[in-house]
Amino acid sequence: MTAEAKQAADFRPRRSVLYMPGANERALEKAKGIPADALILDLEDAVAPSAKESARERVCAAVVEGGYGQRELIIRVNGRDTDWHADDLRAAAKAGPDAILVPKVGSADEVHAIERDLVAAGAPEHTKIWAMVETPIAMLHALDIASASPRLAVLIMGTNDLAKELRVEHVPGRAPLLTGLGLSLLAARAAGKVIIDGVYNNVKDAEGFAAECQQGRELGFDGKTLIHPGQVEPCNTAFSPTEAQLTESAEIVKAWAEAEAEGRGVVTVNGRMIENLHVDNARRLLAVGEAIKARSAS
Ligand SMILES: CC(C)(COP(=O)(O)OP(=O)(O)OC[C@H]1O[C@@H](n2cnc3c(N)ncnc32)[C@H](O)[C@@H]1OP(=O)(O)O)[C@@H](O)C(=O)NCCC(=O)NCCSC(=O)C[C@H](O)C(=O)O
Ligand SMILES: [Mg+2]
Repeated sequence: MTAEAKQAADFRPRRSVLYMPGANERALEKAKGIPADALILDLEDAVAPSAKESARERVCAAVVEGGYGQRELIIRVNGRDTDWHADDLRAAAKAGPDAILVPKVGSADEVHAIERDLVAAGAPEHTKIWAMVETPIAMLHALDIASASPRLAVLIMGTNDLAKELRVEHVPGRAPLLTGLGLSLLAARAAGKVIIDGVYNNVKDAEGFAAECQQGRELGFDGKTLIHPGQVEPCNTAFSPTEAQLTESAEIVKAWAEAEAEGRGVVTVNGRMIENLHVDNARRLLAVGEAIKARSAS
């Protein structure tokens, strides 16, 4: 992989990851014009049992046909404990999306089994595994799951299932879910993986949604999963570095280069102490900003 390709892969924007019901042909078409970074074409919760087979065909055909531009395409298959899973996985592997998302992954062994099944189904190498972490056992095995395979690229929080399993309520600030969110984040970062926050169910509550995006960003998530096109733009804004952050990051990198040239290991910018670690973070923010700019220009 060239240095440019590695940089593009490392900083690929995944701010907004929109679920779309796989049975909804109109939504699949509409998504070609929605500015989401990634689209999850869903065969699981958003599809009624009677529509599972037709949704599978429709989603796989949409992936093969393409037309989604830079948007990453992910197929969410039904869980491993369902009768649809094996057929979903085989069909999705053949369609070759950017990733296959598997619900309710609870152990490293499951990741290994998914990987074996993908290889057996002839999935192309570019098709990664994304895992939903949404059960108490997944929270407790999060590091094993995140580090099970280099093919596993992204963890997705399933906060509805997690809330159900924990028997907790959805409340502003998400206090009952913070332990699970934190464990999953720690695991993803320790394993060097991307992690995306769960969905906000009330599509009419813009204020509550904005607050939850801000919380997700502050906690360290790379982006948020979404259920409605109206959530995409505010989410992109929430998970993009601000102009002020980019300006300050550039100042930090410049001040650091000057300090290094003078043999100093510490410097201040806007009154704050800057050390090597702050410079690393400033460089990361600038790279994220560049990747977003490149995405907007394409
Ligand atoms: C939530 C919805 C059911 C709301 O639907 P509706 O009231 O019909 O929305 P609108 O009338 O405002 O829709 C306006 C237009 O936008 C299109 N649309 C709506 N949603 C999507 C979408 N997700 N992707 C693409 N396009 C979408 C409509 O078709 C309208 O188009 P037009 O007719 O041309 O005007 C609905 O938004 C919806 O179904 N959302 C997705 C639900 C879903 O995927 N759920 C499963 C994933 S969430 C999950 O599983 C969580 C996780 O596992 C966990 O445990 O937490
Ligand atoms: Mg779920």
